[in-house]
Amino acid sequence: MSEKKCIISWDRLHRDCRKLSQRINQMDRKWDGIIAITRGGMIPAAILARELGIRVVDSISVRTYSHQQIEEPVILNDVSATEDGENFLLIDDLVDTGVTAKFVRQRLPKAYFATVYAKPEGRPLVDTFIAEVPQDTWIYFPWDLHLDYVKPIAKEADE
Ligand SMILES: O=P(O)(O)OC[C@H]1O[C@H](OP(=O)(O)OP(=O)(O)O)[C@H](O)[C@@H]1O
Ligand SMILES: Nc1nc2[nH]cnc2c(=O)[nH]1
Ligand SMILES: [Mg+2]
Repeated sequence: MSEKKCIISWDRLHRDCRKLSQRINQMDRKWDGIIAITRGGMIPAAILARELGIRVVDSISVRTYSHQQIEEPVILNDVSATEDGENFLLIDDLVDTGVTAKFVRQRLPKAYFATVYAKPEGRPLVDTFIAEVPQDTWIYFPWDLHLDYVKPIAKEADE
């Protein structure tokens, strides 16, 4: 389990997904649809679909982690909108070791693969991403979190 944390708020996630949309829009390509890698890719894919005006949204369900422990990736539900991913955007929230990315790329070799965040090990496996996060840091997404009380920094401060 990573010790360092990178906390992503809804606001930041939305901003970074818009940045990703902007970059993809500038490619001036015609996309036949978006494929989200569930579950993490679903919210980024929804934001990209809205920004880019893409209405065909499919998913591939892959599980690689269980309680922050990496396992052998398994397809739980396959994509149906495309055979090889040609002219499709493939979206995930992040790439870490690259195990999921490598596995999904074998299934959809022609897709354009974009993630919002990337750690150094997985970075070479994506076509584009928005922000790099250190390898020893665990990214917490807004759907993993809730607002809570924090103690004041100074011991004497009122609580
Ligand atoms: O580069 P890797 O080391 O393979 O890690 C990246 C993958 O891990 C997380 O998914 P996870 O398997 O936890 O499933 P989830 O999306 O359903 O949360 C994340 O959403 C990526 O898909
Ligand atoms: N939420 C989350 N899932 C992951 N799967 C692999 N690495 C990560 C990470 O840093 N955060
Ligand atoms: Mg995932």
